[in-house]
Amino acid sequence: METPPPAATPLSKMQRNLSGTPGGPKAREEKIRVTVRMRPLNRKEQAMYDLIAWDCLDEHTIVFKNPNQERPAIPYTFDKVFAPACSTQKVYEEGAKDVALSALSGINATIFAYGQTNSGKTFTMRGVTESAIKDIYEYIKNTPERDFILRISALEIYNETVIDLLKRESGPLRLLDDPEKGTIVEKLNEEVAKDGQHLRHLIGICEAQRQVGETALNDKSSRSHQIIRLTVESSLRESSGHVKSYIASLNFVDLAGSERISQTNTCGARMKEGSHINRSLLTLASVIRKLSGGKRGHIPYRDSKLTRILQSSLGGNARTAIICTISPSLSHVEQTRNTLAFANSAKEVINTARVNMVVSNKTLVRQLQKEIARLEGELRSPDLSSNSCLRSLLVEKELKIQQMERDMENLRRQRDLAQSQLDLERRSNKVPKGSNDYGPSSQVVRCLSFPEEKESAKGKRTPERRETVGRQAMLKSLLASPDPSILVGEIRKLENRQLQLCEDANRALEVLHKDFATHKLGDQETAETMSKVLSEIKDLLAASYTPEEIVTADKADLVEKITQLKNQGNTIASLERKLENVQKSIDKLVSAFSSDETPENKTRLRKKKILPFALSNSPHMQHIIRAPCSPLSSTRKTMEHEIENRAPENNIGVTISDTFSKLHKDTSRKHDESCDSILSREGSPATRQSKSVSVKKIQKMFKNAAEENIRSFRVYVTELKELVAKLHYQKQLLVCQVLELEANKSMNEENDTPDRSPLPWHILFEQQRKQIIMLWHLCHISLVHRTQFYLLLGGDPSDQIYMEVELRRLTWLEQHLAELGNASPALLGDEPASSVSASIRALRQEREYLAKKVNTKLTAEEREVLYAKWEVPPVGKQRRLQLVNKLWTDPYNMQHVQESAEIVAKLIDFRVSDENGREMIELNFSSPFNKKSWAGWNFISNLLNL
Ligand SMILES: Nc1ncnc2c1ncn2[C@@H]1O[C@H](COP(=O)(O)OP(=O)(O)OP(=O)(O)O)[C@@H](O)[C@H]1O
Repeated sequence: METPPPAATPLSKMQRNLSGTPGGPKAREEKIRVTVRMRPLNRKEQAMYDLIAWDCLDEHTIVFKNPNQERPAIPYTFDKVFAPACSTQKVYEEGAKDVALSALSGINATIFAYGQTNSGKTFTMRGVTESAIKDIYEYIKNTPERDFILRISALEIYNETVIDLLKRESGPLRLLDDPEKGTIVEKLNEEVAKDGQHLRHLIGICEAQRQVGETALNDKSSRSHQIIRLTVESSLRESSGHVKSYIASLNFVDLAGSERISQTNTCGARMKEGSHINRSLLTLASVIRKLSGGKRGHIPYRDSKLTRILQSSLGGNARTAIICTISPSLSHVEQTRNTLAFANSAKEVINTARVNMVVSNKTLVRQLQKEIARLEGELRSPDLSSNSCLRSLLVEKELKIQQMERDMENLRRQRDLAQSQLDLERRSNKVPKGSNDYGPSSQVVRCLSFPEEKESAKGKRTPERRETVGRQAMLKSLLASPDPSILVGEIRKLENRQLQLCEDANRALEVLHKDFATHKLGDQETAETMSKVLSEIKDLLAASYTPEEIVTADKADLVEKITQLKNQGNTIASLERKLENVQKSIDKLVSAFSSDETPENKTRLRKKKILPFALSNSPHMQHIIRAPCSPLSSTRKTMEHEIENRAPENNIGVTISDTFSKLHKDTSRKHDESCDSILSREGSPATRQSKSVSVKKIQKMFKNAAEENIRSFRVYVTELKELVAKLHYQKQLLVCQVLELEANKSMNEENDTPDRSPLPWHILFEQQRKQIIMLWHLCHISLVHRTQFYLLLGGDPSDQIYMEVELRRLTWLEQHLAELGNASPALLGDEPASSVSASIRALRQEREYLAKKVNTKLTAEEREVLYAKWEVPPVGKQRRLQLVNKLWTDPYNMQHVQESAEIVAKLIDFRVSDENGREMIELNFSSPFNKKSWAGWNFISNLLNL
């Protein structure tokens, strides 16, 4: 690419190339070019015998002529100083030409004139624009290998209103912020210039349209800031085989002049114009001052339309030249000093000019092909020093591939083993010939098997975790095994755990119930709910208790077992519903407590204060104080005893009881201490006043303790719910396995063909999707990820690979989290494993984030419909968060899932687009609305080495 002819003057004092993208445009830092032009004394000034107050010492320096000669004046230096005799052509050549012609090589450029009114800005800018147009067309003529398109637009800023100078009838125009282009003027008319003459004609129109008025200083004073913008687009002709196209804007800015009302003798409209002009010039000066100070704090670009529009030219990516025009006269010396001070600041401002290159797709492909060829060449090259990094990467990848091959081999061996076991079984059961040659369904094994890489972590296992790991190893071998009797045994164990869980829940509820009954907490309805739930759980316990052991696993047994399991699923679901009810009751209680500060309550409290003795002497006092402090006093011992005697294999039960007991202990300790101190104070001789205060404190403490109990129970109920969900999921997987084996068996009996036909895709898709949804829930996966995945993958055959990958990742992750300390936060004790807690935290943050979006993304009407549908109370705090907290919480309910996904999609502006959606799922695990990745899912991707 040829560059425009260089300017005759040297470039600004400081220039530095910045490295750009390889093969891409370079960025260059350079200071704004600042020149000063002094006009001759005009007729009026001459007539008044005004004196010339400034001396141009040389081409770069100007100094105030000091008539007193007491102190030498400080000279000002600039890129150029043009004395009154200098022609405008010289000013252009040496002050603006190279900046103007940058636009031809794709760099945005701005030339503007700054100075007091009547100092010669318009006079100078007209000449500069004319010369630049001449040069541009000259350049176009001398560059036949390129095609050029020139477009022109023009605006004025008059009294802070933007007007289109080519289409005045459009009225005031708005400024918009574009993330790529910066500030743009909405609906600004743009005309293509056919040639130089046409362009000059259009500029003539703009000038004629501009606001001009008469002041004492200037007959034709510009009352607005004018910006003429030429957009130059150029590309090499097809035949040349070159690749680049450029696009750049060249702005000619003629500012209105700063003025002193005393000197311009303005009033009325002129005065108003003057104040607008001065205000925007003040903002321009303050932007320049801040930029020149090198401080990158707040730059007040937005304080005026002028600075907003010129933002990219002031410390941005354009090349900029400022011509400061001054009057030589002594009567304007203060104004000239201001202009020179502005010029002094402006010369320190640094821009980072960039080439705006437009590359066509065809060109891009060609460039990429070249880049690939170059990289391939580097790889082949024996010179290790130049590409050692690439080589080591290659070696690393190769090692990974080898490891994966070994893993595959291992899996193949496992499959063969399973197959031979199945053969053995078939032979022993005398299965007819031609039966299924395969082991357990590949998709079930795939869902339930574990990657080999976990082997490496085995050495680090602690004795406490040995049992969990042992169980998982057992489960692993079990899943590879086709023997249904083992599966049934495993299911039996799950049932036992479920039973224990029910017992735990029952005990907790009893305690809660007692507390509520004893201290009359909550309303009648809550008390009824509690006793109802209690009796239902008792029924549940009785119903699920099946004493006899299943030892055989023949077909009849299996069918019966599966039916039983399905029923169990229902009971689990009903247990969940009941827990949900308990949760609701607790929520009600909490809200009742939090609204305790009602005026009525306050009055009640006041009344109580009047009768302190009656209350403190009450026989229930001790009980009232102690009860909230030790909610489990009646049942705690029994529970502890039971926990101690429980079989060690029941780790889930132990952990839950531990948590529960711990919760209780913490509460108990804290409040026992406070209560003791209060009681001792009660016993000491005290005034009526102090007793009244104590009672108030006791009441407050009682309330706090009760609230804490309720909170503890709420946590506990949540934990129970999670555990139930987890057990249910494990059971589902096992049921799946059993069903699969069963189906295989019956198929083998009926069918003599050796080939096993796979499940139709739509059925398999539904199954996999359900599993994925459950795993998302268990692993606390980001709601945005769930939504995108759910909405993007609708069951198309091409979705298969994404489903499999997701399922595999999540299965592995779930197991990994379980190994770390179980996926449920309830089971983690005081210090949850960082991965789990990070995921939960991230999910909570994500919900908070989404809640903030509710008001902006949904109309008031839509919100109200949703609040009603999702049972968010009409009055209450944080309704948005309440709504979002209900989304994606029920992995069993497909309608809930669908509706949750739709709401989240709306909140994040997500629309299903086939073009890049899948890549997003495949490659992007960070939240699209936040560049900071989610701790939870990001951690997951780290775990998976993605
Ligand atoms: N270098 C110069 N040589 C000769 N005449 C000049 C020169 N500069 C300006 N003038 C004359 O001075 C007068 C004022 O110039 P001009 O209108 O360009 O000032 P301005 O700074 O644009 O004023 P305003 O801010 O009020 O619009 C004009 O008559 C113009 O012809």
